[in-house]
Amino acid sequence: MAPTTRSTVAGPVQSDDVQSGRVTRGRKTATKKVPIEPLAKALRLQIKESDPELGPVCGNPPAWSEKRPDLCDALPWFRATQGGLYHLHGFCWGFLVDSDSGERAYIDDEIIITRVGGGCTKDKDGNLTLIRDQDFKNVTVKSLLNNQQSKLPVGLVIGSKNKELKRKLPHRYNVMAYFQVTDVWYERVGEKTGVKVRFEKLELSEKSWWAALGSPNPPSLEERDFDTKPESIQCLSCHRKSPRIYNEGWMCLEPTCTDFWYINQSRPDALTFHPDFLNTRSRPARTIRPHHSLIPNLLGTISEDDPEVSSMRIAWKAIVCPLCSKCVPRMFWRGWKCTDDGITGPQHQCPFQKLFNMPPVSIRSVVDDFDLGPIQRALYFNPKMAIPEIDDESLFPYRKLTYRIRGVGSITHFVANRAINSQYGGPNDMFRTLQTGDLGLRRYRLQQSVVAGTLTAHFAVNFGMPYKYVVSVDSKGFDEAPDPILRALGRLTWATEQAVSSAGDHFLPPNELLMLGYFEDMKIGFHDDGESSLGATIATLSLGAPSTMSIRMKYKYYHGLTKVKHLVDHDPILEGCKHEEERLDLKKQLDAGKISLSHYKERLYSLLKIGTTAGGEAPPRMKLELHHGDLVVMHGEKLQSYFEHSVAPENKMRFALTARYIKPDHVDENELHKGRFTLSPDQIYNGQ
Ligand SMILES: O=C(O)CCC(=O)C(=O)O
Ligand SMILES: [Fe+2]
Repeated sequence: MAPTTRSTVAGPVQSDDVQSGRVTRGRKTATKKVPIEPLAKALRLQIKESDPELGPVCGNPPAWSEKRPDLCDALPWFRATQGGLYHLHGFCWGFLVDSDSGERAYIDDEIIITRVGGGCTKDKDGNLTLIRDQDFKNVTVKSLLNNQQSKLPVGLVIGSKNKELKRKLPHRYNVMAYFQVTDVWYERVGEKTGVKVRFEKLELSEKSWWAALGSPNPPSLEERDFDTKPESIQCLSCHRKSPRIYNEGWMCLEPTCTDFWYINQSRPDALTFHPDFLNTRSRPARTIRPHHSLIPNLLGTISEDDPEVSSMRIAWKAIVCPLCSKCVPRMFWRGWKCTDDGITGPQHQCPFQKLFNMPPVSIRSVVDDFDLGPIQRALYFNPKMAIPEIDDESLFPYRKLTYRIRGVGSITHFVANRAINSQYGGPNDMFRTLQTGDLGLRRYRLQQSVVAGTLTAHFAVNFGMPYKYVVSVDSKGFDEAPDPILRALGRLTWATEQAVSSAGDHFLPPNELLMLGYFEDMKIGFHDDGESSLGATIATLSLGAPSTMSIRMKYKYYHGLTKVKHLVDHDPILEGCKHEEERLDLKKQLDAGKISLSHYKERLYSLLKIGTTAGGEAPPRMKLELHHGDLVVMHGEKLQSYFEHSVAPENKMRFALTARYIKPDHVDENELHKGRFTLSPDQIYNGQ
């Protein structure tokens, strides 16, 4: 027999069957009944305010993490890096029980009762307060109702900020088990209507790891009472049935009913859960099964010798360590290492690692052209974007395209071709040899990100002078750099010189090289390379899969306002910015002394504020198609101050080698030697 499911939330996903709340006081069997959670204990848990001595749990979670992004990367059923509930395609797949479980939240070894997110805001003390009524139209509520109706279990995770369990949790995030949704109902919360959910552990024959250390084992399935159910009573006003959930009395739980949330015509004060409601257990049914494994066995599906799989999207997901159950992200080019994640610290000494052999991916497998590249690339320019000056003569066999942004800087694209790429030691050779050695490529955690601990979606390694880009990367001296890195440096030095001298500026040879590596679906998001320690010129060599580089104006220069709606100091009023003409006109009036500074600011503010009501990011000004062997030079400090760029490869396996000049006075004296190098004659490049 399938367990009885109950729901008192009205809505389209509710059929009469599931909302009936039948009291199935069926035939009593002769087996001994063991109370699952004695009432006294249940009540004690509800009333105890704070317990300084948190007791230990009896076991270990089957997966855990100190960082949310690692957890979500490892579990297909909990991919939401924010919020408590992960839903997709109308179902809830994973649920986090952490600090904000709401009033009357309840946890024991098998039952969890918690509020459902949404419609809340944080008050001045950081507590969540409901500001909107919740109903079945809320996607999170709807998804839980769908789970209940479809009998789809939900994976639960408990966070160490949870206050109800009152046990010391081993990690920040701890996977609990699969649970079924048995009840979803409405409560009155202040002046609003909120939604509560009751989860019941699916596998009742196993002791929960979060049970108290030394606590008795749960009763066996044969000994259990599957007959206790809360009483179900029909409302005299709305004729709907609601279960008796609370000790203090029965209430109609239909929020549209005039009797909703009244016990004998009065609003209840303090409420506690009725033991029948807490002690109800669903009879196990073999048809109630989760979609995913609670702990995926990704490693079991991957061979370290498979040349195809090592750089596929699935192979840069996090794994669950088979030794210690930690969620381990793919931090390293060659694979996973359980220690050295930049978080767990020296006390975490798990020796587990899984490294791919990584035979090199051929250029054939990442480039779609019949010929592995054209004789001379034909170029089409989208008229909506900036159109470059084309120079096919001066740097033949390259085509040199220059995009100039007046008063800002220039971007020079050196377009390679088949002949350039197949030269000895050229891009084809570099692409292969860069894959064979372990250059120390790894992913780093972003220093600033919406979700703490987020990793870059690309691998990085730095050679030469130390340089901080979106993250801080250790630098290896050029004396440790392998031949293809120095060859790349030779090409980048040449390209930098060409671009800088045609702009009529002083050339400074690069002394630092950042190499990025991209697997399938990796990218670098919008950023600038405009640190004070950097010179004004940045050159990049692309190898492997083609990619698109997008360049756009930064938000604040495009809108003239920051995201928190402050006027930009010294607005450069760039070509193509929003309200360009009006902004220029106001500036002209200010410069001519026709309006005062405060009047200027006032008028500017009202102009821009209206304009930014739907203020998204600036559209891309340029899109450059970067192919294997191409070089790009960005020149001009203001280009980095006012614009930002992103690069998205189209296929697996791409490298970007970016060389810059780091001002030596910004580098620690002990590290200056790292930037010194001498190229051998065949590492020096002259464009031929
Ligand atoms: O992948 C690329 O081509 C760009 C790399 C980049 O923007 C950087 O290293 O700062
Ligand atoms: Fe960059």
